[in-house]
Amino acid sequence: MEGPKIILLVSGKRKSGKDYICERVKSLIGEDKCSIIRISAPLKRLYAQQHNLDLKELMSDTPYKEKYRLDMINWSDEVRKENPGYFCKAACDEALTKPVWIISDVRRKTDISWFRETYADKIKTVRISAEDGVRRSRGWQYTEGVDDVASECNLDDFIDWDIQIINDNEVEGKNAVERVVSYIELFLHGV
Ligand SMILES: Nc1ncnc2c1ncn2[C@@H]1O[C@H](COP(=O)(O)OP(=O)(O)OP(=O)(O)O)[C@@H](O)[C@H]1O
Repeated sequence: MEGPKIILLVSGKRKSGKDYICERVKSLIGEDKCSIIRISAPLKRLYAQQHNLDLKELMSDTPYKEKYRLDMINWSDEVRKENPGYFCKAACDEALTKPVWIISDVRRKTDISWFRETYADKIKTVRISAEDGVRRSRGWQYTEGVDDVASECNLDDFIDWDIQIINDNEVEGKNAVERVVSYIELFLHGV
């Protein structure tokens, strides 16, 4: 089977609703046609392997993950210094071939550059935002060393988004999902 026809690169602050939006888009497009891919999956797996840690705990939202977060960020920065697209490539290499890929955790300009260099005009960028108060109501708490570092802020000044979404409530979320699905369908099938 040939490779993906369209690849959405989704970015947004913590608790802006990336998983929420991506999962709903996927279920409307259909499991058979759409995969959600996380760059953090191979990153965490490789980190766990190299440091002899429990991957399941590392993937979850637990104090275990928090304990290793900073070290994992530093380790992944070292890997990226050598090869900026390393984790992006690893995530794509293990993904199922489907017409639509949604990369749900794009965090850096170097991620976007790698995808554009590799997949050219199949790449579409999506930025999701939500008010800080809304993010707080979803469980976000500003944390030094997490919210003020490159992995959270590197795309704050990126402006070249194909789709920008405000996701402050259910109605906006629903509208955004419909917009993204129409965009994908148009790209796949034309008018
Ligand atoms: N439009 C919406 N309407 C109702 N609930 C929402 C909406 N968007 C997100 N949520 C809820 O807010 C919470 C956080 O959303 P989600 O996990 O998708 O955020 P995220 O950006 O993926 O977070 P993180 O960066 O921490 O992984 C979830 O409980 C989700 O169900």
